[in-house]
Amino acid sequence: MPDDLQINVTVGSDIKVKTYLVTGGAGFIGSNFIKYILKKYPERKVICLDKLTYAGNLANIEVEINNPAQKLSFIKGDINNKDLVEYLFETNDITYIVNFAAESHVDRSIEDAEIFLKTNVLGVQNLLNIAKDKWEIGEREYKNDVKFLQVSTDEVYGSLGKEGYFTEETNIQPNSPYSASKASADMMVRAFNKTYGLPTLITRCSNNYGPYQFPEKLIPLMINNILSGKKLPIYGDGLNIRDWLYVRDHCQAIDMILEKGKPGETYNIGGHNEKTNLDIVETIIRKLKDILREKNEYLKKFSLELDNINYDLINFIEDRPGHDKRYAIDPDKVKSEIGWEPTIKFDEGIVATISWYLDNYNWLKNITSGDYINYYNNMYSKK
Ligand SMILES: Cc1cn([C@H]2C[C@H](O)[C@@H](COP(=O)(O)OP(=O)(O)O[C@H]3O[C@H](CO)[C@@H](O)[C@H](O)[C@H]3O)O2)c(=O)[nH]c1=O
Repeated sequence: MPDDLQINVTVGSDIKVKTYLVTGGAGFIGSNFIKYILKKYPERKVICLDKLTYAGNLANIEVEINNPAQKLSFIKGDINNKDLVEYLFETNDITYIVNFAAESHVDRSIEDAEIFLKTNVLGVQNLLNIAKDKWEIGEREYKNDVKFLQVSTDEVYGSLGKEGYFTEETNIQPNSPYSASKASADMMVRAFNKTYGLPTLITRCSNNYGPYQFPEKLIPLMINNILSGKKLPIYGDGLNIRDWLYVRDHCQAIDMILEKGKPGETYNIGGHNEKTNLDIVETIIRKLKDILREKNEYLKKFSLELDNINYDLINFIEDRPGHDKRYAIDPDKVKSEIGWEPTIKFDEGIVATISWYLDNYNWLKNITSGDYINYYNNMYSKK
C-alpha cells in the first residue's frame, strides 16, 4: 500500500454489494453524505478518501469509523495521488465515485487560487483518468452500474439579476477563482463522457447549511461569532441573495441521482429558499435568542446575555470583489426526471443547525483552533 494510511479496513468481503469511493468524505457535505448512505444502505461499503485539510475533519465521521457494524474505511490521501487512487481501484470493486473533494471557500480563492486549481481541477482530472482506465472493459463500454458523480455548484453559472433562474442549459459564466475552478472541472467531466463514454453525472447545488460546516461560511460563522461575543460581518449592503439547501436534502438528492440519473447529464439541486444575507443573519440572531431563552444553561456556558444578542451586532463591511448578486435554481429537471424535491423547511433547518452548533461547541472550538488538524496529523505521523 502507498504511503498513506488506512484504518478500519472492512472492504474486500465476498458479498457483492455496491461500493462507494467518497472523495472529500471528511468534509461538510461529504461526511453528511457518508452518514446518510450508511444509514440508508447498511449493507453497502463506503471508502472515504480525504486529505484532511483545515476543513476536512476525521471527527465528522469518527462514530461511523468506530462502529464495526458499518462498512466504512478511511484513507488519508489526496485525490491527486495517482498511485493511491489506482491502488483503491485495484483492491476494491468500486461502483460509484462521488467527488466532494474541493477547496470551497470563495474568499480564500480570491486570496490565492493555486490550491483551487490543484485540487478542484487537476485532482478531478486524476480521478477521471483512473476511473476511465480501471472501469473500462472494452472500447467505450463500461459496466452498467458504475458512475462517476462530480459534486459541483450553482456558482458556475455566474450571477442572476432580480428575475429568472439557473437551469441546466444556462451558460457557464463563473466570476470567482473558486467557481472558475469548479466550472473547469465540470468541463473535464463532460469531456470524459463525450470522448470516452465514461458514465458521468454532474450535480450543481445551491448554498448548503447544516451540521459539520466549517465556520468560515456565512451561517456557521455568524453562529460562532455570536457565541464568541464577536461582531457579525456582512459584505456590502447585505442584499445579495443565496438559495439555502439543508445538507441532508442535498445528500438525498445525490443518492437519488446516483440511482436514477442518466449518464452524461447534469442536475441542479436547489433549496427553493431564496434569502438575502441580511435576512439570514437577522434570522440567526432571532432564532438563537429563542433557543437560548429555553436552554438558559447555555447562557452561562457561553457567558452571554440575552439583551446583548441583537441587530446591533451586525457590521456592514467592504464588499467581496466580484460578489455575485443572486443565485436561484429552477427545480424542474431534478423534480420531473429524478422525483426529488427538498423536504426540510428553512425555519426547521436553521433551528436544527443552531442547536447542533450549541450542542457541539467542542467540535467548533477544536476545528477553529486547529486542534483537530494537529490531533489527526499526530495520529498519522505516529502510525
Ligand atoms: C463568509 C461571509 C459571507 N458573506 C456573504 C457572501 C455571500 O453572498 C453569502 C454566502 O457566503 P459563503 O458562505 O462564503 O458562500 P458562497 O460564497 O455563496 O458559496 C457557497 O455556496 C456555493 C453554492 O452556491 C458553494 O459552491 C461554495 O462552496 C460555498 O462556499 O454571504 C458575508 O456577507 N459575510 C461573511 O462573513
